[in-house]
Amino acid sequence: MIRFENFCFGYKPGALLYRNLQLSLESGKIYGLLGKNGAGKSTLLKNLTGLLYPSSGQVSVNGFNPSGRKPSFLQTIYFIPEEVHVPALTINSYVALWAPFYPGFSREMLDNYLDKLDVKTDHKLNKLSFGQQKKFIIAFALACNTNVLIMDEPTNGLDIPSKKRFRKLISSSMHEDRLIFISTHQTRDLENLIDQVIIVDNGELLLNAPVDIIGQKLSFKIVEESYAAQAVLYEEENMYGRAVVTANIAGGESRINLEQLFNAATENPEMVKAIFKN
Ligand SMILES: Nc1ncnc2c1ncn2[C@@H]1O[C@H](COP(=O)(O)OP(=O)(O)OP(=O)(O)O)[C@@H](O)[C@H]1O
Repeated sequence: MIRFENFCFGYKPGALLYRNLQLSLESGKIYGLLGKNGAGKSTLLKNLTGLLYPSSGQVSVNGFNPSGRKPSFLQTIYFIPEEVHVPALTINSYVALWAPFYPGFSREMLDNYLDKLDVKTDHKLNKLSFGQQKKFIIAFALACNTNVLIMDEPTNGLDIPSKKRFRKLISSSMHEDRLIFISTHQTRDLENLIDQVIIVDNGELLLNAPVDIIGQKLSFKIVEESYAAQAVLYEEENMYGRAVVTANIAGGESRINLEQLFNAATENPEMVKAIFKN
């Protein structure tokens, strides 16, 4: 449903951020996109929505070339940028203006999501707090029922109960024809939500793997101080002791820690790539 083929992109001629990226994302899955600041996450998402165009190569979403920005394409995709801007309109006026662009929009679903996310509905949108505005846009995006939903840092500005409700809403709104792509630094907000992890660094794909495969290939464990049995991809001292990430040679499925996975992939990219090569 989303394909990048030999995708190259640069903001300036001669300085490519992405070089020959190959990436395929399928419906029925929630993907988590991780990367350091400036790694190119937002750039990738904007290329999916036709807000930026590839320097060379192809991007295809739902069979469309996003750069055409055709209405028939735009009605199949919803993009929530990191910074949301809402007009001085009531919810009813906003719906009257924007919902007609999305044939699958459901007012009943919107009201249900607004209720679940605890968004005040009796104010003009620009009078809501930043977190409330963000929650309104999340509720609206879900109610549009597009089969591709792309979110850049959706949990920024959400309070702790809202983050939990956000996770619940996203998983309950998932179905086999929908693809959700979430970019974030808030790895805890993605835990138990995503099906597949994508890590980008220096315009390159470091990892693209389903969480169950990651748990089979890598081991996340607490070890003795003297542990030296295996090469360690990442380690940290935390409240439980010496936490390490290693190749999983014991078999079984390890419970993954996204933050430690990200650190392992960015600190030891070659070793992680070698483990996931096959
Ligand atoms: N409009 C622009 N013009 C020129 N360079 C840009 C532009 N937007 C982003 N960049 C550069 O492209 C690189 C990738 O930026 P991008 O915003 O995609 O990163 P990101 O991974 O989303 O970062 P963050 O986690 O900080 O949001 C950065 O080096 C950034 O400075």
